[in-house]
Amino acid sequence: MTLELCDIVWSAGFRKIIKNVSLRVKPGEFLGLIGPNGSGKTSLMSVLAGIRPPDQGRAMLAGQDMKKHGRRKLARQIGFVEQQADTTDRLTAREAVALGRTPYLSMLSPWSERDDAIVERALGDVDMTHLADRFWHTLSGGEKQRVHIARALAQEPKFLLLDEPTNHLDIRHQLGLLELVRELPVTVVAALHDLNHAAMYCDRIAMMRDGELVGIGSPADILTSENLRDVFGVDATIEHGPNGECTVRYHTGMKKDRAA
Ligand SMILES: Nc1ncnc2c1ncn2[C@@H]1O[C@H](COP(=O)(O)OP(=O)(O)OP(=O)(O)O)[C@@H](O)[C@H]1O
Repeated sequence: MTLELCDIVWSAGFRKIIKNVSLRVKPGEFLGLIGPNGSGKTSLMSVLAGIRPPDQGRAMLAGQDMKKHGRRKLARQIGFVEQQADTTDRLTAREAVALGRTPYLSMLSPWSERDDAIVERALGDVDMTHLADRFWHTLSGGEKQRVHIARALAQEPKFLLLDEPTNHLDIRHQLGLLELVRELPVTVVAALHDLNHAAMYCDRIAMMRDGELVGIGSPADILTSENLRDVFGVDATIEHGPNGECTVRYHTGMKKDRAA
C-alpha cells in the first residue's frame, strides 16, 4: 500500500503553509521529517493523515485520493499520534488504548477477545501494562505519550504517523520507542527534532524549510554540515561510521561566533 502527496499546497487563511510538496512514502520504511520550528512538519503530517485536505494537489492512499476513502477506512490504515493531544474524558489508560479499536467495531462486529488481546499487546509494547488501570489525568506527560502511541498501535495501521513522538520521554523510553516502531511491520513517518535519532533510526529523511521540502534521501545525504547550517542555522561536523551511519557533533560557542 502506498501513501503519496502530489504537489500539495495547504494554506491557513491567506498564508501558504505547505508549498508544492510531493512525497512518496515507501512501503515498510521509517521516514523521518526534520526541519526548524514552524517549517511545516505538523501541517504536512496532518495532510498525510488525511485530517487536513490540501487546497491544491492530491493526497493519495493506495493510489486513490484520500477524499474518496471514508474516515473509518482511513483510520484502519493510518494511525496518527499528534503532538500534545489530550482528553478531558475520565478514562483509564487501557480504555484510552481501546479507543484505537473503534474503526473495527460495529453491530456485526462487536468487541471480542481478539480486541482485548490487541489492546494488551499495545500496552505491553510501550511498557504501560503496569499502569493500565490508572486514570488518564493521573499519568505523567511521558506516560500519556506512551498511551497515545499504544492507542495508535491498537488501530493496527499500515502507516504510523508520529509527530515528535519522543517529546516528554526519558532517554530510555525515547530509544525504546524508536526501536519499537522500527521493528513493527508498519510504515512509519515521524517528525523528529533530534537529528541524531533521525540518523540512527530512519531509512530516509525528508527535510523541510519554510513549508517546502528541500531534500529527501538517506541520513548521510541529508545530514550534511551545509544543510545544517543553511536550514537550521547551526554549525556541526558530521562523523561517518564504517557502515554508512552518521553522527552529528554540534559546535559550541555559536552565539559568540555570531556576535563577533
Ligand atoms: N491553523 C493555523 N492557522 C494559522 N497558522 C498556522 C496554522 N497551523 C500552522 N500554522 C503556521 O504554519 C507554520 C508551520 O506550522 P507547523 O506546526 O506545521 O510547523 P512545525 O514544523 O511542525 O513546527 P514545530 O517544530 O514548532 O512543531 C507555523 O508558522 C504556524 O504558526
